Amino acid sequence: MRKIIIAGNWKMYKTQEETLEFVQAFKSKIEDTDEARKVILCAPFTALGVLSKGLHGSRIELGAQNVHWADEGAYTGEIAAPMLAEIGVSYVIIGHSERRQYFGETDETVNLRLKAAQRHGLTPILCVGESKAQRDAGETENIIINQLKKDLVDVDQNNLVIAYEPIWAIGTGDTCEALEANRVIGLIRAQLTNPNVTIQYGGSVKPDNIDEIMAQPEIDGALVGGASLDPTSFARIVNYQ
Ligand SMILES: O=C[C@H](O)COP(=O)(O)O
Repeated sequence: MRKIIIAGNWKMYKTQEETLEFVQAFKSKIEDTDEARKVILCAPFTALGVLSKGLHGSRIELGAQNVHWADEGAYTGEIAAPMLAEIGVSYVIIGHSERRQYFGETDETVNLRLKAAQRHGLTPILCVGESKAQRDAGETENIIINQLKKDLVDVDQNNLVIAYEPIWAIGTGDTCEALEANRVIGLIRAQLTNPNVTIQYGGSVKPDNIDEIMAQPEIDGALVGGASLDPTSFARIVNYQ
C-alpha cells in the first residue's frame, strides 16, 4: 500500500524564532486533515531541535536536508545519521539537485548517504530529475533511469521515498504538467523492485496546482520548497482536494 507524503523542504530558510512562529500557526491549520496523509517538515539543522520540541504531540514528522555517510569522523561541517536519529528526525532528503549542482554530490555519494540513513532507521527521500538541457535533448528517461540505477545499489526499497524533481521546475514557477509528471513517475516506478515506494513530485508546487498534481494516479505526494515556508500556503497544500 503506497503512503501519501507531503513534505516541506525549507532549504536555507528560517531561524529558530521563525520556526516556532511557523509551527504555532501551522499545527492548528492541519488538525482536520486525514491522518493517512503524512506531513513532514525538512528544516535546516539549526532549527531541528526547536522544531522537534514544537512538534511534540503532533502528527507532523521531522526531516533533515542531508546526512553524511559515515557514522562519525573527521568531516568538518557534516552531520551523521545517529545525530539526526537522536533528536527525533525520521526522514532525510538525499541527492537534492541543489546538493548535486552546488556541492559536488554524485550518484556514488548519494548511494552512500542513502545506505547510512537506512542503517540508522531514517527514511531517505531520494531526489532525481533532469535539467532543462537534458529534457530538450530528449534525455529525460535516460537520465532518470541512470540516476536510479546508481543511487539505489544495495538500498532497501522497503524504507524509501523518491521525489521526482525536474530541475527546470524548481523555484521557477514553471511546474511540470501534471500529466507529464505522472508519466515520468510511472517510469520511475517501473524501475523499482518494490511497487509500494511512495513517489512524490517536486518543483513549483503551490496551493493552486496541488489538487491537479495529487489527482494523478502515480503521484503519491509532494516535496514542496518555497510554498512550504508560509503556514497558510503549506496547510492548503496538505489539505489538497
Ligand atoms: O525540494 C523542493 C524542491 O526543490 C522544490 O522547490 P520549489 O517548490 O520552491 O520549486
